[in-house]
Amino acid sequence: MVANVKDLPQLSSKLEEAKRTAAYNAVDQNINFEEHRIIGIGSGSTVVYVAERLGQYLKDPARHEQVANFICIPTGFQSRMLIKENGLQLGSIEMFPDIDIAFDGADEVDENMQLIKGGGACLFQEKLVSTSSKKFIVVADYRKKSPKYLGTNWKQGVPIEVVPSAYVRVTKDLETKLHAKKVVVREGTPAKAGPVVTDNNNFIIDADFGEIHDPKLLHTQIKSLVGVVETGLFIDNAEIVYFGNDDGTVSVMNN
Ligand SMILES: O=C(CO)[C@H](O)[C@H](O)COP(=O)(O)O
Repeated sequence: MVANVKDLPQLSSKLEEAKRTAAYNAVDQNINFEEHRIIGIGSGSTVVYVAERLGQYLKDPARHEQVANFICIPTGFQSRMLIKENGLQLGSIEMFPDIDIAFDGADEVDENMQLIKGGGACLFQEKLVSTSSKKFIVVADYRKKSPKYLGTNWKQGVPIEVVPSAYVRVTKDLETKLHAKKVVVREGTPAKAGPVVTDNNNFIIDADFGEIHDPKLLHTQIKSLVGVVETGLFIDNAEIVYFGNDDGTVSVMNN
């Protein structure tokens, strides 16, 4: 039997416990062991607990056979490692383009469940997996819930994955055509001199637009710039969001 969420050992901080509570509840309440087989696993520090929970079910004799048959589709290098470390079966989106359910974190979630993602620079593969999934579940801690508009809590800007040779052109277009307040090519310092290179060998630009009142329109405008591979605005994609609160409770947002 896997441990009940209420009976878990303490972690190093309330924040870590909030992430774990969100993730464990999301898995427990949404995985259908009989029907689900292809599972998307996102990136970041909260989804770590999604993989951990699935790993616990794998060790549970009552669920072992079903979970051993799950094929987990990663959104990048980190999530590939998470899948392997928890003993789960790794698959690729090329082999399994139709995903039953996917779990991922978010950098900010607004009241309409529109998301900013890409703080960990995995946004293209995250969007590929989440939009290939019948059900996309977001797991996040309390800091990610926006009071109203995207861009309120997440001040770093909208992450945008761009083809490296186009970064100057895209930077100019974001400033002049879309009037971004601040545009920064994400650097890997101190671990790496120069731009962060994504798992797809692209660069990431963070473009600050302040409060985003129409994320759908902004996504379309950014996406139309030559050189943009994908934006970190995830529009009409999430079905349920689990927020772990700092008092140990979970808030659930859904359509
Ligand atoms: O979009 C992401 C990576 O590109 C992450 O899901 C997002 O940054 C949330 O991460 P965390 O769970 O560590 O807060």
